[in-house]
Amino acid sequence: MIIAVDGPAASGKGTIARALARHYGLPHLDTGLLYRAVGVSVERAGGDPADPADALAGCDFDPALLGDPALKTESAGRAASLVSVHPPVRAALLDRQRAFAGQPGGAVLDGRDIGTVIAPQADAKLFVTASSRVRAERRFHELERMGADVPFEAVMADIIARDQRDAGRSTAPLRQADDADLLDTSDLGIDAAVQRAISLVEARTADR
Ligand SMILES: Nc1ncnc2c1ncn2[C@@H]1O[C@H](COP(=O)(O)OP(=O)(O)OP(=O)(O)O)[C@@H](O)[C@H]1O
Ligand SMILES: Nc1ccn([C@@H]2O[C@H](COP(=O)(O)O)[C@@H](O)[C@H]2O)c(=O)n1
Repeated sequence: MIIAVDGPAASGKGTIARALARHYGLPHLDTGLLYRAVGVSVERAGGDPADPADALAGCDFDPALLGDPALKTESAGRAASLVSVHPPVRAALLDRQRAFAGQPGGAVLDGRDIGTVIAPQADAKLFVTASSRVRAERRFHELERMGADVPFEAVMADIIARDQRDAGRSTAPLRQADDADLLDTSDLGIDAAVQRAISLVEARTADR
């Protein structure tokens, strides 16, 4: 079974994808980490994530980078969203994601274009969202827990800028697939959101 989980930044899609993977005993891939690794690798090489050639060179990153805590920072997220607009970067990361989705038994992948581009054949697709204020609050508290001192207004501005860039790009923009179920977590705690996600997957896969 392939489960595609898409949605905007800090909507809770990673939390839900990990919980679904545990529930169904499937491997999970956070595809945002791949774009974050490209962005960080460009910046560490002194390049500009907005430059197409620099961004493409960053796709040749050391796989060990995927475990680097630096990928979790807001600046890595921003660099990821800058490199991700370049079609050659998306093409360079495509096979790896499709191979993960296509492994025997299936997988859970979360990102922005899983249900639309990476695995349009997925058995269940969730589009996880929440209001921009709720998402900014979640990200703000997450950063606080990590010890980062970032003003709430800056976090909110970053969420809005990321939404606009991710939804506005011409290749594989963030959007709900036509056959995806919408899951708005604005008023749901983690446990309730996960339960709702499992119910939606069950409803989609009941007759398979
Ligand atoms: N339903 C929820 N209620 C409250 N907090 C939540 C909920 N879902 C997730 N969170 C918290 O919000 C933060 C962001 O969640 P998560 O990392 O799952 O989002 P995401 O959409 O994968 O983010 P990104 O793709 O931008 O990395 C985390 O601190 C997580 O624990
Ligand atoms: N399938 C994807 C996943 C991510 N991106 C881009 O990477 C940025 C960081 O993603 P997070 O999920 O870790 O927040 C994101 O803002 C996107 O620009 C993508 O394009 N496609």
